[in-house]
Amino acid sequence: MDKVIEKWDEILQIVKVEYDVANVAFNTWLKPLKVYEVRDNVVTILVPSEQSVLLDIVNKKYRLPLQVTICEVTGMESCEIQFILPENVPKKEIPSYNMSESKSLRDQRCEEAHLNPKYTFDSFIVGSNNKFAQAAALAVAESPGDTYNPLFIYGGAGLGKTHLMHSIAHYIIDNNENSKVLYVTSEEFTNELIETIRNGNNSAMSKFREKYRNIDVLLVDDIQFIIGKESTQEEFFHTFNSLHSAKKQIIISSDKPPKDMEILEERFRSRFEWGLIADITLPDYETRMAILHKKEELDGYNISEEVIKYIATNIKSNIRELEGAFNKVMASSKLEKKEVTLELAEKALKDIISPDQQKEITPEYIISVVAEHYHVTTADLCGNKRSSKIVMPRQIAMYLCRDIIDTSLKTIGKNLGNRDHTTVMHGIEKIEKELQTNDNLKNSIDTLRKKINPQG
Ligand SMILES: Nc1ncnc2c1ncn2[C@@H]1O[C@H](COP(=O)(O)OP(=O)(O)OP(=O)(O)O)[C@@H](O)[C@H]1O
Repeated sequence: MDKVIEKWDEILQIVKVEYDVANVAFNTWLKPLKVYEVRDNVVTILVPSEQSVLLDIVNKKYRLPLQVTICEVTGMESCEIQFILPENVPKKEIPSYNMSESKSLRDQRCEEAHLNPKYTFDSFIVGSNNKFAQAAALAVAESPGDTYNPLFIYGGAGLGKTHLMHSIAHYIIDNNENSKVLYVTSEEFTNELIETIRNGNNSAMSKFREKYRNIDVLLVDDIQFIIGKESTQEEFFHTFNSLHSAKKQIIISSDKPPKDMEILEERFRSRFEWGLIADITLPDYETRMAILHKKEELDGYNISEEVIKYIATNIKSNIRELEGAFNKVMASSKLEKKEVTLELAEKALKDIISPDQQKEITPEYIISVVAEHYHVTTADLCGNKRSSKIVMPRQIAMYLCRDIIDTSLKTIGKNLGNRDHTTVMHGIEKIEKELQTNDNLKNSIDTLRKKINPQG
């Protein structure tokens, strides 16, 4: 029976070939699976994830292929497959290879570098809109600090700059065992600096400098948000110089090219232009289709081409919105317990796909921007969780709905999971009070305002 364990890699490879599993799907679903035990003819397979939904997907898509292949390869007459999650296995019993892989040194480095595991070159669809940026990114990833320094990636909101930056960082971590990689948004850089300055002692400042100047690859996202922030600009300038002269790689993203960043000081403009500048523009129809197909594959869905085409035809300006529309259709199908049809998609997207495509700032939109900014879901903001990770963004969403579009307390409450208007009032007052003394919060709200209304 140990044959299953012994031949596990071969079994997976056969499933990949026989059932035509694409590389990313293989890497995502099959490769992480481990045989936990084989008893009689029951093969128990560990799905190393905290999400039971992943187990469901693997179960749905790969149970049969695995069953057939296991029998073929091992000569077992029949076998049953049982999938389990690590949480259902006593800790010490988890096979050691799984322990080390699920929290390997690599994962730890990715976590320390603040990377989203989903944003890799593998999951990045290349189209005419980002072909150059992707090639530039890969070139930098292959020889960091060498030729193109800094790499400056620019483009409109939600077009894949962050995804591409994380892909570079992942690649470097995978291929350079010892290099120290750090991704920050310019907002995080600013907040950390504010915190350091508030601590007011030299050792905190030296620590900050040491942290940013002793790394091999620094990625700073949304650099436009430091413009006009004097001390942040100054500090970033010295960080930049120090890294650049030590031939350390710098990667920067922005919504515009340096030449169009109006109040950018000349010393920055010229430095940003030292290396390579690459833009990402709007995706064409084929690229939008490919992105939706990839998402369908990664999320383990199988929906009709008609629906995919409908979404790709109607959402043109932003990939984040494209993905959002896809998620909305899937959520609505689950909620209504109905199959995904064109009719269902049209109904689910009627507020997003407006005839004139005019983007209106709505409470719903503000809530979604705040959720994304704080890496939580809109369901979290609308739900009942009371952890500070959720409560603060929820109150910020309340505050911004009131402040930017003057939404009534009642409507804000309704949009945030039917909360009472007094709860909303309390939330808004809390933020207003906090803003009087908390510079970090001020900076974050300032960034959010610009994200919600770039023209404002
Ligand atoms: N070429 C692509 N292939 C696959 N997914 C993509 C691609 N481009 C963007 N995405 C997805 O679209 C979403 C938005 O992308 P991302 O956050 O990288 O945009 P951005 O340009 O950094 O936006 P912002 O300027 O608002 O920060 C992400 O979920 C990302 O994975």
